[in-house]
Amino acid sequence: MVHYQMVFQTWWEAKLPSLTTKAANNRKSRTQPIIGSPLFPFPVQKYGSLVLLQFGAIPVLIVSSADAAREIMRTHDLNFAYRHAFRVQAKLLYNYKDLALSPYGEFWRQLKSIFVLKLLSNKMVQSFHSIREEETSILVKRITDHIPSGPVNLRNMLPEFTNYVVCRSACGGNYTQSENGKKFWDLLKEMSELMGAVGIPDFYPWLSWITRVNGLDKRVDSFVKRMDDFLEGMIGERLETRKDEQDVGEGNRDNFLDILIDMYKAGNTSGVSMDKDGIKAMLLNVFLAGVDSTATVMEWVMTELLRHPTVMEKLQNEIRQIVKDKQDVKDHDIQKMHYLKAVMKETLRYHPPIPIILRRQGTNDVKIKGYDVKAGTLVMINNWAIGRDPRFWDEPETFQPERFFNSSIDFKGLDFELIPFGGGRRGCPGTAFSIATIEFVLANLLHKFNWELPDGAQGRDLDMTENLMGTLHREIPLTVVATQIK
Ligand code: HEM
Repeated sequence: MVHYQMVFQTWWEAKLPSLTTKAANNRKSRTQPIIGSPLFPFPVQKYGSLVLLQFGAIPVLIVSSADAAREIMRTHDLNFAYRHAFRVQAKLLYNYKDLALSPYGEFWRQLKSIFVLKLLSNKMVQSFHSIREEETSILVKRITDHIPSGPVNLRNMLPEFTNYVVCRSACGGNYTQSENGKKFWDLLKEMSELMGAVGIPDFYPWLSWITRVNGLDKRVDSFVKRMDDFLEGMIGERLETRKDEQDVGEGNRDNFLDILIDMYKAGNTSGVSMDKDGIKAMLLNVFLAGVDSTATVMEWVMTELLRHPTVMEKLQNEIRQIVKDKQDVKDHDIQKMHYLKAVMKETLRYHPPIPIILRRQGTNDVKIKGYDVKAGTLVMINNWAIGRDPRFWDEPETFQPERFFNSSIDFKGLDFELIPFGGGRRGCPGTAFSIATIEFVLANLLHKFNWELPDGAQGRDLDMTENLMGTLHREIPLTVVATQIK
């Protein structure tokens, strides 16, 4: 029986958001797992899997069970296909010209089909294998060069790696290690911080003067101008130097920017109205959604492998048996690595980088699990709690990749017990891209190096505190000792 509690609280009365959770550390002492989430510490056992809060003017429904998520993302998917955008986010993303924030409708459908069919199609993801290979070699070299000077800080290296992979796929080769690349990276980091700015006017629109007085509006406006100047320069330069589509051949573009510029130049004849702001918003979507989330998963996988040496050994054995005496792991080797795939699923279950998925209900009132939910309700799907729900997962607090053997459960958005990439119409279009990147680099890192914690520390001593800053990552960066395999 699902309990449905009406908890009316004002925004500041709610215990929100305690951005850092020490819950993971306390877990050891618990006999009964308590499911809350880093953002919403409402144990399911106490409050039920549907909790309704009132944040100022906005009713907010927190959903913490696979059953209810299924009703939202499948049964009523059309009604919940709206994304809630906070004011700062909308400003930063060209007022809904991007895919992630654009309201559900014809324009969103066009953008989604560009993402799914053109930018991130399976063919495109495969075609990026040379980027994955080259950037992985650079990362391996950086780690190798670093070995004599001591432990490696993966928090520094992994996001830089994913940024380069995303950057080359999105913009072509010029924006990685160059001066412009560095400038873009700094701008993106600043933007990620600003994306988390949720102000009182988001919940109390009549208090919109507050962000004028406290300087937030000014900071955001100045940032928007700097980012826009940068992107304008990038597009202008590409327009001058690029070859026309007929010269490279239709379908032969190797990066998102050129594909988007082709659409912009084709005008409405391509069936999509893409203007320059649309190009910029789409590019920003790719960076904001793709870089940090992908690096966060890699850091969690390495953390869990260090905490579970037998899992690490089993995975390294699998990789080394498949690769044999070849120098490098290749894309086609990955398909044979079943244990690696189980480790990926288990990590995404236990550490979803986006622990809360934001949706907004459309114009109809609906019933979820028999309870009335009013039009316009902001829905937060508590993906983190769903992945640890003891009603579905045996020993949910144990990291156990073997649970996925002989199980058809996958993270592609059809099994609502495991939704790190969301599901339904608004599900993540970057799943294949990020999985291909993570599996490839991990297989190589585990093939080429052995890994330990510094100073003889044991995996069980690792501090597992989580911190939500854009994505849910380790509070303390993971520092490791790498030893190269001869
Ligand atoms: C491990 C990596 C990633 C994770 C965990 C992740 C997770 C998610 C989640 C949970 C959503 C919301 C889905 C929903 O509402 O049902 C989402 C949406 C989205 N993701 Fe990802 N993502 C990842 C990588 C990427 C990458 C690499 C890209 C692009 C290159 C990307 C682009 C997007 C976009 C554009 C949306 C909005 C889709 C829409 O509103 O229709 N993501 N992602």
